[in-house]
Amino acid sequence: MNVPLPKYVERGPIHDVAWIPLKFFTDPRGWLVELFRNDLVPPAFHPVMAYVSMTKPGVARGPHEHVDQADYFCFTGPSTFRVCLWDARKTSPTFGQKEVREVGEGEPFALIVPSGVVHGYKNVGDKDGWVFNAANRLYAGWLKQEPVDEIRHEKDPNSPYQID
Ligand SMILES: Cc1cn([C@H]2C[C@H](O)[C@@H](COP(=O)(O)OP(=O)(O)O[C@H]3O[C@H](C)C(=O)[C@H](O)[C@H]3O)O2)c(=O)[nH]c1=O
Repeated sequence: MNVPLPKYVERGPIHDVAWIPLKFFTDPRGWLVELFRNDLVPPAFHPVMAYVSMTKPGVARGPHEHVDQADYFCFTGPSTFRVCLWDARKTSPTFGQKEVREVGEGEPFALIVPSGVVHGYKNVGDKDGWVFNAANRLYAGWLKQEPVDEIRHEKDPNSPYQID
């Protein structure tokens, strides 16, 4: 990454993957958590769109990879997600490495996933789980008129990328 990041931002094992701890500010009214800040995320990963998805308990999404897009996931709960990452970039210093981490409720983190890093997650909790994503490319391009930048490994039964 081309900007210095604070020490509390946790880097990979996978090159250019970053985990940003999210802090909940709780008071009698409830809580507030910052999801994204320009000063914490290198400009190449600044988002152009955002969405939130709900995944049922025991269900996985992915593994996918993007050719050009980077994802900026936030796991804030509800529920806990097991996140699996594989470095599929042949020119990367960490090509072939895998990382698995459980985040979400009780362990809230944002996660930068660069293009070429295969990623997927499973709701390993017992309730409907939410994941926020702020990607640095528009899904299906401007006004959804372009092909989706996504290689969907979950459709390949012989894929080396399996979410356990
Ligand atoms: C991502 C996206 C999807 N959609 C529509 C397309 C489908 O009709 C529906 C579900 O999308 P999809 O099947 O692509 O979602 P997943 O395969 O579960 O992918 C999700 O989980 C994996 C792990 C990820 O990395 C994706 O970013 C994340 O969205 O929402 C949109 O309209 N806009 C969007 O930005």
